[in-house]
Amino acid sequence: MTSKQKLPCCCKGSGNTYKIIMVRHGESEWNQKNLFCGWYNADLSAKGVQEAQSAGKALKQAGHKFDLAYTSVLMRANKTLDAILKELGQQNIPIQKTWRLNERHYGGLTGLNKLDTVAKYGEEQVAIWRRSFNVPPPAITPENPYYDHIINDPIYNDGPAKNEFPMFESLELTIKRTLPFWNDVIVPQIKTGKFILIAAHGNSLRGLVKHLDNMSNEEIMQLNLPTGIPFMYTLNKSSLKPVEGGSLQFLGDPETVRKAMEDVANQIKKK
Ligand SMILES: O=C(O)[C@@H](COP(=O)(O)O)OP(=O)(O)O
Repeated sequence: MTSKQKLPCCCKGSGNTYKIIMVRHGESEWNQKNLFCGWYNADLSAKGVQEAQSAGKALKQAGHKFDLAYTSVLMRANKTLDAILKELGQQNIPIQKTWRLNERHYGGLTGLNKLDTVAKYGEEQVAIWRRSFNVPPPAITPENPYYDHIINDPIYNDGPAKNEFPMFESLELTIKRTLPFWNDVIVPQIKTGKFILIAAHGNSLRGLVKHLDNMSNEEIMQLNLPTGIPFMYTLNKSSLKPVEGGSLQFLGDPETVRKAMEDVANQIKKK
């Protein structure tokens, strides 16, 4: 996205609506290498840093001023949020980090190249692992080179507890730990009129989108979120559900967004 593109106008919401903006982090080093990442704490790639800065510039151009931000405990989302707030000159707003907004845990696929995985298990199986609602990937085992690193990472010192630490997650399981945070923490803040930015991940955000838009288990399979392109929801104040036209309003040129979504879907297709 360039700072010249037309963006929806700024406002926290008005009258009968609230607004909230979400963004998937900029491209990570593991996205760039086409590796399943999940709970591994990969850094942003140089392109990802640029995407985050561009997102910040676009939000600034649209005049958005946030009161509060939420992010996961993973640095790709944290650094994206920091870059956006820096562009906005809003580094002083409160930020809450939670493992509940983490990417889904990719289990035994963590660290595998997506195309190598297709070569081994077939495209249909990999598509099911990536996008089905309730079929989880295989569990991560101690033989996985990233097992120890993930389970002992100090970013998880504040949770989840060792006895509930996931070894894999489907989208359904991801939603089961993300939605309570949305309902119990984020929604009460939205209701006080705070304008919120969430910087998170492809699948933790797909879970929120599924909930907000009442998408079926089949419909959500088709949604691929691009890196570093913010999107806004305009919510009805009483239902906290999107008003007509208020879903998934990307702050970017529609053709660029369409192409970026297609590229995510095509990560398991041979070039
Ligand atoms: O874990 C990962 O590899 C990607 C998503 O991969 P797909 O589900 O799109 O394969 O998560 P993110 O880059 O948003 O943190």
